[in-house]
Amino acid sequence: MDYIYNAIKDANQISLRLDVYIVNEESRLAELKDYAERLTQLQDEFVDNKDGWAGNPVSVYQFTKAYTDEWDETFTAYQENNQTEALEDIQNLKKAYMPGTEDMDGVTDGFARLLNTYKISASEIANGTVKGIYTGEITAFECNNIAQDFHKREFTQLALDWYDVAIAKVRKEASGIVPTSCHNGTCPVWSENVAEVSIKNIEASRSIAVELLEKQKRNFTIDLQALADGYNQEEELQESIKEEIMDMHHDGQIKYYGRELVRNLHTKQSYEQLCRGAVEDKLKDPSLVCTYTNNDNHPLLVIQPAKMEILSWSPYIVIYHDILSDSEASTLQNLTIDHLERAQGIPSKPTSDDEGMVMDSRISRYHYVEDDEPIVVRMNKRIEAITTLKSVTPSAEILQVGNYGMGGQYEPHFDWFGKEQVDVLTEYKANRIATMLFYLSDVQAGGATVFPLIDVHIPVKKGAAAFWLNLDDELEGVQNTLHAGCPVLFGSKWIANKWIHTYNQNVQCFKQSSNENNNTSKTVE
Ligand SMILES: O=C(O)CCC(=O)C(=O)O
Ligand SMILES: [Fe+2]
Repeated sequence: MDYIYNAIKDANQISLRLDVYIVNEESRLAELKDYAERLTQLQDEFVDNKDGWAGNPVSVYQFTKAYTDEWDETFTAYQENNQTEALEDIQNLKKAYMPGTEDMDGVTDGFARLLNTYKISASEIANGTVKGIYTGEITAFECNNIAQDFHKREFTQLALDWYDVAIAKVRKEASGIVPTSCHNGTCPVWSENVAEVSIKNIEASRSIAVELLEKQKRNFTIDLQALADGYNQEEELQESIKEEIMDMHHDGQIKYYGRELVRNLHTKQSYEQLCRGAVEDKLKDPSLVCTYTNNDNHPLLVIQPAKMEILSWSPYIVIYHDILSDSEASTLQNLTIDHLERAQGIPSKPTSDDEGMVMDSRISRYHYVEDDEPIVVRMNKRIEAITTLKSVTPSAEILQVGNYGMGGQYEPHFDWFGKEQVDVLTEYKANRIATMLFYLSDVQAGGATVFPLIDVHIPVKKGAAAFWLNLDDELEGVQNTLHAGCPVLFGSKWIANKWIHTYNQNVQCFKQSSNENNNTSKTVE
């Protein structure tokens, strides 16, 4: 999905080359056509003037010439100009830069994720809007394609919804109501018969999907157990999620089974609810305020103190507003855009050669920027000024810049390492005491960072940074720091992560100074 921004440039190259290929191919064929016409003409002359023609030396010459030299010339030229290489080039370009089948699967999954998370109905999209943003009405044919793709990926309930919309659309289009997007384009004109045949075909696929859904329902307990086994959390949480879902199943409250069930369980309902921003603003703790901090007159903060919004005291979560300028955000994007790689997650029980693995739960691309890059030098100084924590290696990890495209997300996870991970993965056996998450872009919709266990919701705001403590006083990981990056509905989300470690840090000094800030900071009106 995020490949799309680069792919658009290459797509233009490919379509230009394809145009040239077609023009050449048409002229190659035109020459063959001229020759074929000449043969027909000779044949006609022969039929019209049978005996005279055969005795006419000029005709005999023409006939013989046409089937010998002219034949050879025409076919040699036709075969020589065959453009096999040009076609191969175009196909290689496509292979190198354009989406492949696995991307189509990824797009289908991302699309399903958006529809489920943001509760967007099939008919809403089919009629051309998503959350009030115009996306263009789509045809019955396209609705059926979407249904088929969801079906293939076993998003069965979604497939059913889309088959229904496709059938309704065929009826509409057959009665002469074509989508607005079709007025100038090429869209199907349905005769009643064609419409009936199409509806029958769609209904046939639909009934296969109905059977699949029944089968998925029967497999419910097995899916649930498999999910619980793979769940990367404390035993207690697994059990509670399982029980909650089991009750919902018995009460007939579950709409999605199979892959959709697994996803909905895994992300837990509160995550998605928070993503929708549907959680009522809880009665806020009156001590949670907006303040400025200059961190005890730190030289970098005297003239421009950091604008700080406290979201939670325990775990400690704050937002620093306007901590990066637009040009700094662009610099980080420009430094990484050509090097982004698909993000990897780290398994909960890693082995020493586990570098990480591509996971469905983390759909984004990322690249690291070294500590000696001037912009990072500035950022690290700023982080240290604000938090008192050292932000260069080996007290912290190097800056990770990440990008999420449509449907891109990072499902609930902890930034701190579990015991087994600390031992295997970190050089100094140090854990991530704090996270500073910079937002390098705005997004039109979606993409918020959420803490589902404590109902904290941080919208993506260019130039701001979220900062939180991952460990408690005993340097143990805090469960309530479970957090997620919601799926991006519209736009492209850019972030930068600075993970600060316990190694060579005066943690107590940090704690003290954040408490002093709390006492001395002034409230912003
Ligand atoms: O994208 C987000 O909002 C969260 C990212 C995150 O949690 C991470 O990269 O560890
Ligand atoms: Fe995270």
